[in-house]
Amino acid sequence: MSASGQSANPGGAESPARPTRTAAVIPAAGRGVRLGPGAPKALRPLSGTPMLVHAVRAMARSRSVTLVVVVAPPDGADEVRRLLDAYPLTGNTDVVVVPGGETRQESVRRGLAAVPEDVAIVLVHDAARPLVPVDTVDAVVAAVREGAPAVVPALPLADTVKQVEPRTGDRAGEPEPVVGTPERARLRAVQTPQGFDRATLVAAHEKIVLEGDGATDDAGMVERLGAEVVVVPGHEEAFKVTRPLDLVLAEAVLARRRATDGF
Ligand SMILES: Nc1ccn([C@@H]2O[C@H](COP(=O)(O)OP(=O)(O)OP(=O)(O)O)[C@@H](O)[C@H]2O)c(=O)n1
Ligand SMILES: C[C@](O)(CO)[C@H](O)COP(=O)(O)O
Repeated sequence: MSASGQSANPGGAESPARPTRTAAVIPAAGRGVRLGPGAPKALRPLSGTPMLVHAVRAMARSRSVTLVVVVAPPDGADEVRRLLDAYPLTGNTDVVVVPGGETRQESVRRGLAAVPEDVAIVLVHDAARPLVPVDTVDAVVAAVREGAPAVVPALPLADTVKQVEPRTGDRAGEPEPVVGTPERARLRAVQTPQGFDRATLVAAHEKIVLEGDGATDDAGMVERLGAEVVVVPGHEEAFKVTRPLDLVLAEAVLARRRATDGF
């Protein structure tokens, strides 16, 4: 992997009139508290290979993506650089590493600042979603290329969702009153990579920082900008490794891929 951030293929796989150089920002600076004690989540092995390496490969597998910006833990950029150097990519995708921040939002903002000006399309992809199939990545990129300023892959929900009034303070731990049941058919569980027209994503992050606000996903910031966000079909294998059981599922998916696809 080159540390230059410059690509031999600046236009990506195709050369349409509209500029489409595409980069992926991978926030990987989280601690993984919900996964339990151990190394930072992105560095934990899945089938012997760090989760982050799976995520970088998932982005590089898309022919559109010519640059990956990995956002490392704040004090861990050198270690992450060395780790990635030990797993060179086979194609022409460059990988740069920058230090992250205290929140996912801040980490993405720092990664975005490292994306060169000539990049027109930016994907933001959690290191914690290492198994996203390339077809999902390509579908997101295609929708941005076709003109959508913000695109999210998402799936319908399997569970009914209740809105509750959370208990806090002295009442924490008591049963929570239900205040509503949103119509499930209109809900979607949102995944990554989320894809953006670069200028829209930059403006969304600037606005949210100025307003001192926060959001749990990047498309949510674009919504607050008033720009259109659209959904394309997500994939079950793009699930987020969050809790210990997710590691079991990830290992099972990889074992099945090895048996059926040979990788
Ligand atoms: N300060 C942070 C926090 C999160 N992330 C990244 O954002 C993605 C999604 O976050 P999540 O799954 O919630 O990861 P963690 O914050 O590590 O998990 P937890 O909340 O359990 O600690 C992950 O790839 C994570 O590394 C990041 O780059 N910088
Ligand atoms: C971006 C995200 O993965 C979309 O589902 C999600 O919002 C990240 O949330 P987390 O609480 O940081 O895991």
